Amino acid sequence: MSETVPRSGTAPARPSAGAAPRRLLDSLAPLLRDWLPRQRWFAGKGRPVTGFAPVAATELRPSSAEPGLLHLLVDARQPGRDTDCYQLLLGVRRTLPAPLSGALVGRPRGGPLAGLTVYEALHDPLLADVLLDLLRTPGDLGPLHFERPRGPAVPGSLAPRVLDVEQSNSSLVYGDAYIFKLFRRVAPGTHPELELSRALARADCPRVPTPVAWAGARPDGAAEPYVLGLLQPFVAGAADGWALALRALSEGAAFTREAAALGRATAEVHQALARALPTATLSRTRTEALAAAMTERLHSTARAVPALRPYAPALAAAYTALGALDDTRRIVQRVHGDLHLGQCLCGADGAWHVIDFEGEPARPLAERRRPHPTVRDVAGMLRSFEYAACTHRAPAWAAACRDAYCDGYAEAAGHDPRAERVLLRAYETDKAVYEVLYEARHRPDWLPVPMSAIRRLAAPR
Ligand SMILES: Nc1ncnc2c1ncn2[C@@H]1O[C@H](COP(=O)(O)OP(=O)(O)O)[C@@H](O)[C@H]1O
Ligand SMILES: O=P(O)(O)O[C@H]1O[C@H](CO)[C@@H](O[C@H]2O[C@H](CO)[C@@H](O)[C@H](O)[C@H]2O)[C@H](O)[C@H]1O
Repeated sequence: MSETVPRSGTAPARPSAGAAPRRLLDSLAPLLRDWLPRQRWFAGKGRPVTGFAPVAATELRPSSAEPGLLHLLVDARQPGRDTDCYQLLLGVRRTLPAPLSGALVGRPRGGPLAGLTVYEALHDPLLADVLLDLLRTPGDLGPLHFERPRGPAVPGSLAPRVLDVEQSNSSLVYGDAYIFKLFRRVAPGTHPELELSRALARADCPRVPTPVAWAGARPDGAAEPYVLGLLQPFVAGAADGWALALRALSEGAAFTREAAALGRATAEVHQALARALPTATLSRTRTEALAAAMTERLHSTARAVPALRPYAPALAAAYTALGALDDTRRIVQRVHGDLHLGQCLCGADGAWHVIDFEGEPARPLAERRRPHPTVRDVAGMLRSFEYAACTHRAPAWAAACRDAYCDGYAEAAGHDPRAERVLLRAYETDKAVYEVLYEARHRPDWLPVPMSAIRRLAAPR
């Protein structure tokens, strides 16, 4: 466990050594037990939190300041689940101003924070400003680390606002110029979002916003540093592909022009990733391992979601076919890993940008960093067109978008993903299975959406 030390550089707020982390967490635990599971980004929904352990605690502004700012990395224990480490940024005030009432975490009854009000710091413009200043100034702060690559300076005092969207993490927009993404469930190791967006910048890929600063931590005893968040340019005036697709559907309009452009953008990102990072061939061993991993995910999901069980044997056929592929000329490379319409932003100039390279958030970092055939991302997008169409019962709309997307991809990549029939079917099935679990955990009302794909994919052919 680390205490804070003075930060090198010109830190705006000089932190003091805080209360002992264990005592701090003990006083917060009764509040967190209730508050944490209610957060959209909480990964262990449906199971109680039975205990907390501090990983790191850093007082970025002392609790005696009005407001104080506390950074916590906390292990949350839940029965039947591996321990998850969450990142919390907590404000501390004597009284909470009315505009911040929705950010309340609670009022500790005892310990070092007794009598004070604890709340989500991201909602407090004063504390969001402190965070921006830390990101603008490279240096260490106790276990925390702030880094900025060479490049133009990031201006300070930009008006902050918390992004109010469904997301797996939390994001703060600064003056419509930058966006800071604070990862919520964190783990030691290279983070694919930082790794891939920096690699794409090196490969001169204009499709992906380049990180301008990031935060990390190396708690005592950690084998590797944790990546905690990254600041990148905000694509102002952009609409995401999901919103645009739903709008087209509600207006009875086609979306094939946009789908083809998205296909071209995906291919460009893949080409840049292949330039920037190592590629390999899809050996027989890899193919078999891939099929085995997909099969395992199918069975574990079927155990967790009973609605999937009747379809499991028919779905498994897609993985058997994958395991039997014996052409080893295929390439594997780093891919986006969780590509869907919501990850594609159409800027004011009409150009598509791709964001959120963190992969499927529920999977371990090492697994998310594995190379795959590019068809994996294509399958994700194909599923997304079907998702959108499902909300309007418009299967023909989905089919037209899926074809246009593959046409666009083929035009830019020089090879048609539809030619990889076995791979594409396996990845699409795997994605639909992932979505079944995702929806069962996060949005049970949406479960029928991936289930309709499950029925299609399991149908005899
Ligand atoms: N660079 C950006 N420019 C504009 N909006 C962005 C940018 N990055 C993210 N967003 C917005 O923030 C939302 C959440 O970002 P995302 O990276 O998908 O977070 P999460 O992984 O938590 O779901 C996106 O849906 C998009 O609306
Ligand atoms: O939070 P992330 O954007 O990283 O991704 C997770 O949440 C997504 C939903 O917000 C989820 O995507 C699924 O729903 C989308 C519509 O809301 C749809 O376009 C996608 O095709 C579908 O997979 C994603 O799977 C999950 O990882």
